[in-house]
Amino acid sequence: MSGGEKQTFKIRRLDISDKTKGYIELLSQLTVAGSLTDEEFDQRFKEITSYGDDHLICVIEDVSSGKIAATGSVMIEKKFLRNCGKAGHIEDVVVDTEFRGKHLGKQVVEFLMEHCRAMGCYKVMLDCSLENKGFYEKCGLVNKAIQMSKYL
Ligand SMILES: CC(=O)SCCNC(=O)CCNC(=O)[C@H](O)C(C)(C)COP(=O)(O)OP(=O)(O)OC[C@H]1O[C@@H](n2cnc3c(N)ncnc32)[C@H](O)[C@@H]1OP(=O)(O)O
Repeated sequence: MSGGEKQTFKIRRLDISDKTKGYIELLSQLTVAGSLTDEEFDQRFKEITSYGDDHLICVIEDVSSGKIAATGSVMIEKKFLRNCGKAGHIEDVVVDTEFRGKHLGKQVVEFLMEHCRAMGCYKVMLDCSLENKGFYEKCGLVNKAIQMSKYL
């Protein structure tokens, strides 16, 4: 971007056309995304879309370049506990290295938490590395437990 040009960012839901805007390359900055074909992407997009508001993927687009600058997702878990309560699980938050430090990560997390609030969730949770603890604290979360996992 040339000097003086103002960056404008737009936050919205993932669109099927975002594969051509660097969405998969952005996910690769988080972990292995794999080399998805267009068919595989379209199929998974349709599957996720069929869950409606129970699975939301949000992106922030840099409007001037048309590049996806940040993303994150949330899944709504429906419980029997807490009088059939709901809980939100935030996953896959990543900001392109070019755009870090501009509060885009925080905007993504706030957007996802607002969705959880609107869906009637009583809590939002996520797993993260110790490195990112400070970031999520800035987003208003607090450390509650340890993560346990097993790769299958
Ligand atoms: C549930 C999950 O998905 S965990 C995976 C998290 N993602 C990754 O690790 C991928 C690689 N990292 C990234 O993509 C980014 O560095 C992110 C998402 C962690 C942060 O995104 P950014 O847009 O750079 O952060 P943002 O600018 O919104 O920071 C918000 C605040 O947190 C602070 N902050 C950002 N990162 C960190 C950190 N690692 N530790 C402590 N504070 C931090 C910022 O200084 C800022 O503070 P301020 O409000 O006082 O100015």
